[in-house]
Amino acid sequence: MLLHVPNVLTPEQVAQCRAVVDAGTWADGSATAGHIAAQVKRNDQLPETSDAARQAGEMVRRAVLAHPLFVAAALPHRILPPMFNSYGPGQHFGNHIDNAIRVSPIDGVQIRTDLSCTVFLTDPDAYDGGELVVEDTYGAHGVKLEPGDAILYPATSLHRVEPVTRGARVSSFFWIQSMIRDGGQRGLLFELDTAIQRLTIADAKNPVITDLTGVYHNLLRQWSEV
Ligand SMILES: O=C(O)CCC(=O)C(=O)O
Ligand SMILES: [Fe+2]
Repeated sequence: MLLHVPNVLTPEQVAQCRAVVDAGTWADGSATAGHIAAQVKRNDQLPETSDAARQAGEMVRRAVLAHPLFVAAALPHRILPPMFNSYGPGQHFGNHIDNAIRVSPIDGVQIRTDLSCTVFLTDPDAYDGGELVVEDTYGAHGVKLEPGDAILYPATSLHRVEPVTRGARVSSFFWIQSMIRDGGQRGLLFELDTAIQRLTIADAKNPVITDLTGVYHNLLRQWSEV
């Protein structure tokens, strides 16, 4: 599932994040790619253990974990510390699939990458190109969002960042290990959760809400790994 998560960061938080990352020391992004992806990766990144990445990454981590839509869709178990990339004119990241297992630079814990997330930190008018293109069975989807908005997509997907031809695209990106490994099961839980939320808004006293919420939790109990 490809999900647009709006307003992960407020405009003030985007400005704060940008102030921190723009003042950081950027490095060649190919250092953190697997050797296949490194051949098609041309960007800059903040080193993941730099003060700037840690400070801004913590803001992003807190914001996504406080966002009900993100939590409902991702059902996060572990999150890798958010990283930051920048694509200027001529830079791009060709087609690739992200590594399945990554090691947290904070505590060395191995994290299975079930979901990938990009939080956009640049006004779309400030750059040309730079779409994140995610392929699924319905075709290729180009994504370019307002600053503060995020896209959540299965880490199993083939994806790329199109070349930037003007300006610079700065974003945060990170991976999530979900409590629900299987994307189909995770999608069903998200649909059930969304339906329960809609019923609650339409008819808060409906006793069926209790039954459906019970079914949700019992499925979560059966399928989750924590
Ligand atoms: O910048 C993005 O939107 C995605 C970056 C990416 O695909 C990666 O770093 O693996
Ligand atoms: Fe990627």
